[in-house]
Amino acid sequence: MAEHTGRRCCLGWDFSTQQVKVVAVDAELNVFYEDSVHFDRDLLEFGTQGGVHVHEDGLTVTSPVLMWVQALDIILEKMKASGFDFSQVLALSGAGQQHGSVYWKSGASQVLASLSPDLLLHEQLQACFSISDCPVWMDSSTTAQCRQLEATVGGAQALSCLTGSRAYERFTGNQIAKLYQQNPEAYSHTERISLVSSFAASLFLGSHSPIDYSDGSGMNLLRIQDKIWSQACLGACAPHLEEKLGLPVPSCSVVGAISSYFVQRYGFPPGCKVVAFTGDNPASLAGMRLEEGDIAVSLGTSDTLFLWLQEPTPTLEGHIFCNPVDPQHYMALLCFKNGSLMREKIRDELASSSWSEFSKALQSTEMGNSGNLGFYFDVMEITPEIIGRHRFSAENHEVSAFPWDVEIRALIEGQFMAKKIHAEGLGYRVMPKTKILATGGASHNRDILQVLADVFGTPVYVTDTANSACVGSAYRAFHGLAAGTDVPFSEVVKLAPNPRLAAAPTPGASQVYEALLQRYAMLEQRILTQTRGPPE
Ligand SMILES: Nc1ncnc2c1ncn2[C@@H]1O[C@H](COP(=O)(O)OP(=O)(O)O)[C@@H](O)[C@H]1O
Ligand SMILES: O=C(CO)[C@@H](O)[C@H](O)COP(=O)(O)O
Repeated sequence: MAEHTGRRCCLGWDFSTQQVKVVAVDAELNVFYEDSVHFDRDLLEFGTQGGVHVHEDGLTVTSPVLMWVQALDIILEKMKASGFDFSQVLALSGAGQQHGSVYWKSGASQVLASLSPDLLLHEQLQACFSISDCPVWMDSSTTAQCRQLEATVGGAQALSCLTGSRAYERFTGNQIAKLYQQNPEAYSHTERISLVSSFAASLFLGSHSPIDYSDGSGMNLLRIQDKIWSQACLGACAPHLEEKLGLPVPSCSVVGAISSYFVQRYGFPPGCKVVAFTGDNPASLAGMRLEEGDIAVSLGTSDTLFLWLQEPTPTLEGHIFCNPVDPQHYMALLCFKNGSLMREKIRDELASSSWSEFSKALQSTEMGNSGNLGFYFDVMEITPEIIGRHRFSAENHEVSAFPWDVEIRALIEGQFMAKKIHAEGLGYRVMPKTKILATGGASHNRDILQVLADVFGTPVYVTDTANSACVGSAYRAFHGLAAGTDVPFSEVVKLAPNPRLAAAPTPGASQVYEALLQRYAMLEQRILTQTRGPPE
């Protein structure tokens, strides 16, 4: 018998850019089961790279919706084959890569409600989508729609005050506007638009799941203060949008019981609750049990940096989302598109495709890289909007190449200096008791975390699993079970294992990076001025 038989638990799912992952967490908050399906490796027939298709224009980026459905089938079948005891699952929740959208064709709700347990999900949902390739967060093809949306509500700052962000290309409202303008027929045949998170919840529910406030904040459509759709924004994007989105709900809502499909095919108990799914970054905030004053750095496909906020302070850079675990509060987030895939590219070019070779370069070079600085943005960056590779010598002269080990250190130092500078731009200051909580695939790399600790001058902690979005989803499922009794999230997760120290700042690091950070900020501004003219 498998070791995980008969343990009452909650499941946490993550539909992220490169894979679908799951964890099972027991009542003592121990993770006792983890699994994943990797799109590029395990679903070759979809031909994705890094989980996505980059189109010919270099701006449009999509993922096949049926790939996500099939990944869920595969992972559930793997769990069944391993003897996983689904009858003990009290509740489940999940996360999705943020901003991506799924378009359910008219009639899909009937199909969802009457699935046969004899067939896999992807066999039955083939005809349920009006768009087979979903726009995802890496898309940057909607600049025209962004400008139109900002103009409608009185400018970028006005939109930020309303929805928590100025218009961003990847934000769902702008993606919906583009779809409506370019393919009005598909739009009119769409009965429901989901985020990746609420789409995944819908599969478990057997009906359309509502969008939660926190992931809904990444659409440029939700009024983050009163938590209702902005009629002005909806109207600027597409007609009849409110009915296609449904009403948003608090992130800790129980959205229903699991559908009979899962009861009959896998043996889930009929009372198993589905707690609203949310964005992967909000779910990570829950998984890391982030506290006010801490900084979370997620090193997944994207790099993100996020903070807990009491009050929203929307600006022209970064995003404010509704907080996923406390409806009175908020979170601030910065997203960097050139994260793991950029690191992988440099690793493949210079370190024989090996993370241990990559680490050797970090170990053999000095903090501060003898003054050499680099910017590595093979795709148009979000924070800041720069493309290309730019290298500078200690004298601020642009140079065309660095030795391989200097290049690797310049990449990692540059990525973390950008995070510190832009976090400070949001008003964030490192305090004596500040700690960084790191998560995501690259947080397995101790040498990368050492650079993070040195650049920020702050200790870096990790949790036992780098899958904090999954773990956070399982914690949120427990919270959803208890929330009827108004228990705060912190109470529900108080037994969870504490994060452990992974890297402490090297003595002398602050002095080295103080001057370098100023140069990095100055050079970033120089590149921006060269590419788009002086600031207004
Ligand atoms: N030892 C390592 N050092 C650096 N990066 C790593 C290491 N192991 C995995 N990664 C990176 O982690 C990334 C995947 O992170 P993950 O958080 O699982 O992504 P996502 O949730 O977006 O699918 C990979 O693209 C890979 O580059
Ligand atoms: O666009 C954002 C956040 O605004 C990204 O962080 C996506 O949410 C993708 O997440 P990962 O798959 O990289 O975790």
